[in-house]
Amino acid sequence: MTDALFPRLAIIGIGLIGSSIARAARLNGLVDDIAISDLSPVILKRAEELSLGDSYHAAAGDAVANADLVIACVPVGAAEAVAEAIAPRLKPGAIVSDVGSVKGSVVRQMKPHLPDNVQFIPAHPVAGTEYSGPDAGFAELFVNRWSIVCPDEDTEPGSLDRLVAFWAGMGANVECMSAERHDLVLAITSHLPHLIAYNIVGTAADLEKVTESEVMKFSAGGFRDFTRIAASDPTMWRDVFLHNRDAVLEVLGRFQEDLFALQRQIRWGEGDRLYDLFSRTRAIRRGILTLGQDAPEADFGRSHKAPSKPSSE
Ligand SMILES: NC(=O)C1=CN([C@@H]2O[C@H](COP(=O)(O)OP(=O)(O)OC[C@H]3O[C@@H](n4cnc5c(N)ncnc54)[C@H](O)[C@@H]3O)[C@@H](O)[C@H]2O)C=CC1
Ligand SMILES: O=C(O)C(=O)Cc1ccc(O)cc1
Repeated sequence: MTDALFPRLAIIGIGLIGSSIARAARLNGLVDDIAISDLSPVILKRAEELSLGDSYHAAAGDAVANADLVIACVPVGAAEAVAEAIAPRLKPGAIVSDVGSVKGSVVRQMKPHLPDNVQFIPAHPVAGTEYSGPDAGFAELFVNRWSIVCPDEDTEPGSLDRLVAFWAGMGANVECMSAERHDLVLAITSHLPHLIAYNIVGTAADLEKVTESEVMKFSAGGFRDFTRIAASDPTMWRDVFLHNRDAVLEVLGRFQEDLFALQRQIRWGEGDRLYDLFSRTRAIRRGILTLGQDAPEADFGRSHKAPSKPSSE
């Protein structure tokens, strides 16, 4: 017998998030044994060099055999491939979860492939950095950050409690909501800000020709925060936008309307209206800081030091 919450954990995809879970689950005594799989032989070998797990498997199916908790930590566009690969080898009673930044699409991709004798409960730690790969992960990534868990009508309360305890055991604050609600909330709080960052850095890069490199040279202010976000993993973010298309287009439409309003206010010298908006947004920022879920610097999330060995950037 063991005291661990989940005796055997299988992690499919050992990048930033997968490796952070491996480190945090071990550090906090939540698991006894960690089986790791990754599509990339280079990444799998690196995970072994870093001693992130107890066994390493080229085939995801081999990693999940006998696992009590399986977490897919892959780009959301790879969720279906993972479900197909693991489905025949899952242990009856196992909990299958994920960490994808989009939830509705992951449910649609994975759930139909999984047998009825496992519990599929998607999750999303709202914690990360602009870096990727197993060198970039760290055990404290989830401490005092939100992790959103998305149960549905098939979720057994006991299984939900164990998954919530797992995230809480890694230091996260856990909230449950539907996959649909998750996708709308994250579209405005995370996906749209990333899209804006990608766009503004792209626009600035184009303007370099006009400004003779002065945009990049003087990028110490707000623009610098955007460049951090815009350095995020291209595969991951391509998948986020393709898989949360409807919610992102919905909030993007609202954003464009508000931007047009600002354009008019500047054109017509409506300083009072600009001042009102900027006062409201300042109060929102101060409210976020009071909630204690953000770093005091002016970025969208948390800066973290570059990994000593960039892996999949
Ligand atoms: N990077 C971040 O800040 C955050 C990312 N997420 C989500 O976590 C997931 C993983 O993101 P990261 O760890 O940042 O990415 P990453 O790029 O660091 O790691 C992903 C790993 O998955 C592997 N992989 C890809 N397809 C696979 C497949 N079919 N089978 C097995 N392995 C496969 C890749 O080789 C790579 O090692 C994504 O769904 C992302 O949306 C969630 C919260 C924060
Ligand atoms: O690095 C940042 O600022 C982030 O916003 C990290 C992040 C990226 C994707 C997520 O789904 C959650 C968190």
